[in-house]
Amino acid sequence: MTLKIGVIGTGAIGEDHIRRCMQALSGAEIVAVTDVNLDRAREVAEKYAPGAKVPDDGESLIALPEVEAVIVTSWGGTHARYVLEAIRHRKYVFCEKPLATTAEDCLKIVEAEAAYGRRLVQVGFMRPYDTGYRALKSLIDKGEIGEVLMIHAAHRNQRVGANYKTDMGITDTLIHELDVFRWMLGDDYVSAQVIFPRSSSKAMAHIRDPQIVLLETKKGIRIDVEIFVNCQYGYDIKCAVVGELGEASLPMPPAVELRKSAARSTEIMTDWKERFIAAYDVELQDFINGVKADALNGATSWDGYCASVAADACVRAQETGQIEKIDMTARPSLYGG
Ligand SMILES: NC(=O)C1=CN([C@@H]2O[C@H](COP(=O)(O)OP(=O)(O)OC[C@H]3O[C@@H](n4cnc5c(N)ncnc54)[C@H](O)[C@@H]3O)[C@@H](O)[C@H]2O)C=CC1
Ligand SMILES: O=C1[C@@H](O)[C@H](O)[C@@H](O)[C@H](O)[C@H]1O
Repeated sequence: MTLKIGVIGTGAIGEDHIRRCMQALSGAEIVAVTDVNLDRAREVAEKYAPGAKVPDDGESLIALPEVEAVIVTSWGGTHARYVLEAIRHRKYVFCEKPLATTAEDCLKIVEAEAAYGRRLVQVGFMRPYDTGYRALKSLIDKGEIGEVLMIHAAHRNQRVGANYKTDMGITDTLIHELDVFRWMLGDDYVSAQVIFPRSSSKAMAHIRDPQIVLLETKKGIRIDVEIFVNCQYGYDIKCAVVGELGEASLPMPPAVELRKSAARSTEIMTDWKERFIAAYDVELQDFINGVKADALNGATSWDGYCASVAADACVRAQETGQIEKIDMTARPSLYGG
């Protein structure tokens, strides 16, 4: 059986996921796409899914009887309403990160799904599908570096667009680390603080960039993450985990080492689409397989909620400059509570 999918939001990652479903993965086809910019939706449909319908809005797409599952790749602030609508229609939904831009909205999704009693939602946190992070977690789980004490991480984008705001450094960018470290450590956060170094003159005047986020977990692990979204030189994701017996670092993507003109160099990617291309493929294939088996595997609504609770605290910490507490509600039984 071929899973019939509708996609809401045909921007950068929406287009890429449509291409992925139609050309790289198996067992699914895109039967409908939409975007607030309908011309853009038609253009992307023509390119990758010529037979797809282009309804006027996301709600109409979700209601189409032929749409069996939904992919939400619109702007973060619009995710919650589409995910809730998909749950209302009892349709599986893959929602790109963040699940919602506030913990309050994530909780509405958790409650709606828990009330239904079965998983319908997978959140697009792809790093747990990345071979580098998987290798790092496996090594930690085997006890190779002993108990984890600290993580030093960096999330650098070459540059961001004019619509990017300082809080998006948290809700849009750091949210990946907030999820992947919970998964890697099997731990939750208890507090957050944000420190702003001198701002880069290469960043637009309306944003503060870089920023350093300091997190503490229940086990007492301390994590520092540098968010620097106008670093100029490339897309660079770094993560060093320090334990009682040693340090383990996220491997860099393979790159040819070039020796030329009395210098040795390896290329650094510039585009997130390329850096995690294999992880996106495996993640979305897992969603397709999970829907068909009636058993989703990837990040849950609860994971989306936990990342957002921590993100909310970080956004508060950006404003107050203080250490902000991170408190979560009780975990519903659907998510192992
Ligand atoms: N997992 C990952 O690594 C990545 C995830 N993302 C996430 O994917 C989402 C989209 O990001 P991009 O594709 O980079 O943004 P984008 O701006 O390129 O595309 C978003 C599209 O959604 C459309 N849109 C906005 N509101 C809408 C609405 N209410 N209904 C229908 N369409 C609407 C816009 O017109 C635009 O075409 C964001 O939540 C972002 O955080 C983005 C990049 C990478
Ligand atoms: O998810 C992503 C973007 O939305 C976000 O804006 C970037 O900072 C991240 O590196 C990328 O992975």
